[in-house]
Amino acid sequence: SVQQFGAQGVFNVTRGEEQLPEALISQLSERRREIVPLLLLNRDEDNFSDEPLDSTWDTTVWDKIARGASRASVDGMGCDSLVDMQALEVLGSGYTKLVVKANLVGGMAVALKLVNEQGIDMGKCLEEFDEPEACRELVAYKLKKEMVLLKRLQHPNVIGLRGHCESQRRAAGAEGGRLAVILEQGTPLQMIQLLQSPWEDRFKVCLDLVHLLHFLSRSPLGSVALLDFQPRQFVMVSGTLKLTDLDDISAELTHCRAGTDCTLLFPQRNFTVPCVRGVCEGLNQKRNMYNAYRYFFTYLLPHQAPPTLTHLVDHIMNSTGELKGDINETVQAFEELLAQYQSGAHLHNLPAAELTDYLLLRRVGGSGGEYRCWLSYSAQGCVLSVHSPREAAHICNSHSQCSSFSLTGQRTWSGRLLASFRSSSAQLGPDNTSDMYVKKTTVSVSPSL
Ligand SMILES: Nc1ncnc2c1ncn2[C@@H]1O[C@H](COP(=O)(O)OP(=O)(O)OP(=O)(O)O)[C@@H](O)[C@H]1O
Repeated sequence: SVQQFGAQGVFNVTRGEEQLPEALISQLSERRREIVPLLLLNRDEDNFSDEPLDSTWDTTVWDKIARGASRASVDGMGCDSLVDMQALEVLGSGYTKLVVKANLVGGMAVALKLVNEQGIDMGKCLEEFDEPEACRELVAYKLKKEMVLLKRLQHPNVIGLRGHCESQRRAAGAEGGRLAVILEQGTPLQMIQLLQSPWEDRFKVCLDLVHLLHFLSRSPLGSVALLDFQPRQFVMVSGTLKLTDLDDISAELTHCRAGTDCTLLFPQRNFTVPCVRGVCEGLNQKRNMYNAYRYFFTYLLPHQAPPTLTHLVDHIMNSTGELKGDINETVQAFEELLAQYQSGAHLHNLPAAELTDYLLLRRVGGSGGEYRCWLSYSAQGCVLSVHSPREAAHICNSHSQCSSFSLTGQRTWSGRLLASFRSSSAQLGPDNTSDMYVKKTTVSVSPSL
């Protein structure tokens, strides 16, 4: 761009697109072209591909997107929503994008996705062309593609699109083409933290992932593969796993002449899927499933699974790790595991007599006497999820420090009860929200009760 000196100091005046290096023009055009098929799903967009893909193209695209928005009744927020927003803080960044946290006027918390000026994508383009504005525009196409995909692939396990704000392209004296995509806010997935979470929460992440893969296997775009499948492409929103990085996905079919053309290559394993009527059958779906196995299930599922459910967990590990079943069978296996876990049927073998070792004190709570236990829901004390008082009694009996436990009616996502376990130094007192079970051998009920 040409540097000019004016009353407001130095600013950039953008050159017309035709003056940019040819290689950069062709990359811009290629990025625009990538978005076209994603927009061509509605009948009213039949003739869209005939339009020239020059710099006026954006207006047409955003028109289409805005019209899509009114139909889908999402993406309602625009630049106005970002006026006077507060408390920007970086949530994450990658090769292409920077994600910041913003509190909008009215208190709504959102995530803004922007071009990462310090990212690898931007760096490469600048190194090659030294055209900051055009490079930003080139990188912003990945954000635009992601926006279109977020609209096409709406699902509870895909991050919600709230809107977008784009500064006027190439306005005189201003840097144009700055784009902020407004998303629901999540927290980046922390694998280390997840590994230290209760099995139930780790199972939920895997269950959410399976539901997402099921949707992607038959999405409005066809069967979609996540090409860059890593935990960092996901965030958690109120305990639900959501996919947030969609710029690197493919809905393409792989054509073949024989099964040998349909090989999935992974670092440790290769798989071949059948070639059916010239197309590799289920290739995208299987690629996603094996990635789910190697990045998620192996770490999250077997460790500390309820002993009586390990046969179901083993079955899932085996069928996904060997790609034996399809995604429908995998969803079924997960649902079966969930149903068993929720029903408590797996606990029938627990000794029935254990609960009789405890005295039930209704509307009594405890304070003090906290001790820490592995995979607790609370960092201070021992809080675990249980199916019933009977299971809690079994757990209490297995902890040497435990002499009582209380149930407050608080439940986990799957409906199990949260139980707080305490040692004999706990003080008991009236509490309308809690029932206390005290080991009869240690009972010393205070006179106030
Ligand atoms: N809605 C969100 N809420 C909170 N954090 C988010 C959100 N979306 C993304 N992030 C965080 O920002 C990071 C970067 O986002 P994203 O993955 O879209 O960028 P990218 O440049 O495509 O990354 P990569 O180099 O991994 O492909 C993510 O890894 C995630 O931790």
